[in-house]
Amino acid sequence: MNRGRARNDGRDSAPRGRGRSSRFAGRSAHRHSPAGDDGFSSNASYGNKDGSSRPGWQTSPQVSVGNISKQFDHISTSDSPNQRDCHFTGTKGISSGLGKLKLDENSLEAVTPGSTELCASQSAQSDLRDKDLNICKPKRRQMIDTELETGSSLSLDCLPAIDNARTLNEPSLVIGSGIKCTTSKKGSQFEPTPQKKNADHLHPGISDSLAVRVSFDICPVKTGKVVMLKAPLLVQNRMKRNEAKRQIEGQNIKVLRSGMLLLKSYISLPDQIKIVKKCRDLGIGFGGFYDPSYRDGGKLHLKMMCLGKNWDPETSMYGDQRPIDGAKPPLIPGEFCQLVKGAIQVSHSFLREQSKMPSVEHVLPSMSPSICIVNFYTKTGQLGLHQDKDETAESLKRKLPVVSFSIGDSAKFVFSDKRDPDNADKEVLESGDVLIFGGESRLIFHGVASILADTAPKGLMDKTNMLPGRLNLTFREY
Ligand SMILES: O=C(O)CCC(=O)C(=O)O
Ligand SMILES: [Fe+2]
Repeated sequence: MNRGRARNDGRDSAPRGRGRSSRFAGRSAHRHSPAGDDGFSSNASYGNKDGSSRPGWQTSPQVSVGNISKQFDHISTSDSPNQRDCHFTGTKGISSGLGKLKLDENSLEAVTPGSTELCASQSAQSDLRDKDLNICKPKRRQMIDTELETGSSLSLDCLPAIDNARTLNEPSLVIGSGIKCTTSKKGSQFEPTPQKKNADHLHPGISDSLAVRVSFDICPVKTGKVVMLKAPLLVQNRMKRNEAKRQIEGQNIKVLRSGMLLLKSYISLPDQIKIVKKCRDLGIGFGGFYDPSYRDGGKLHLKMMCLGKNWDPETSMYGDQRPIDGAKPPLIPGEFCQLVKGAIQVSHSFLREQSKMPSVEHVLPSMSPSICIVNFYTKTGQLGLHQDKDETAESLKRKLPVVSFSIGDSAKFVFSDKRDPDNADKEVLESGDVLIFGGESRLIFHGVASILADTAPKGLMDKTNMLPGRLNLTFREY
């Protein structure tokens, strides 16, 4: 996707020092995702002329087969029941050589994509999640017999992994076998990550040392006694103003260019909360958030995780595994895909209404997401001007849109027909906004110039405990 970063050929520019690689790599197979066939869609009343309030993603303008919030409640509130955090009570130290701990528990496989299905179906995901298990509740202590590759048998005294990882608010190492290891004063802790515990999902060529990565929790649990510091009055007032503005603006579609639409406040607050929680759960697992870098070692100024397919900033290519650690990208949650489809349908209705033409597919083609790139920007995060053009030639030829969700702090988004930051147009993307660029705007240069600190809805931050910053999800069809 040529996600803009300073290039030697000078074709990239501001914001400087970050962004995505511009190396283009051609690819062949087109994967079709059955995303959304589970009947979710969104926003029956979004953009209604009567101004009636938008019910979130529960309903669909045309299709209304299920209640996405209900489904989401079922699957998204907690970590996998199989997640554990294990105190390593043996005498061995932690090393990458421990990469093949064998744990014979139920399979943790289901979040890895199948060969054709890149969006999760509700039933597949429901199996993974236990709504009665709450991330914040301590789980029963359990013992798992663990055998090292060397043959020595060790006992792992397992504690709730998420609690510890979140409480410590420390980065934790993910060992290639799918065991997450955190270090603390208590000693080393191992946790089978939600995806899988055996090492067979690792690329055979990936060494254990490469497979050790830092995972990142976007919603860490606050430690110790919670002291609620009141935000300064100025910040409080700004938050109130922003919330009021959002409510007034409500359902509002802006056409920024042909094929480029901004759906203001499209995602309801409850749905934003669910998205954050879901991304947080996926983000701490194997294949979750990491610090991406370019081939030359330069870092992107954001945390990233890929769903459905992996996009590699080192090669600008998509693949089924993440080269740095062999992780298979988790499936895109079905609810996300439904929201995307709903946003496109709402845009179509809007365009039809505007143009009085029965078909608007040529202006904004429909798409079925098979890739989702999730970025988390802290308040210093940025992304340079770039084009998203690493999808298949077929997808690009059909000008299938990129659909982008913004959640948390607002971003100063820049876009331009050329790689020219000084003359780029600007638009503030706020929490709940959905930006779509397809058709004639499919290859528009775009980037994030800055994050506007302390602009996230207070309700979102209170309910999710998300770190200050911005979550962005971009969906594409491969
Ligand atoms: O964060 C954004 O709004 C843009 C992200 C983006 O362009 C990308 O991930 O390719
Ligand atoms: Fe992009």
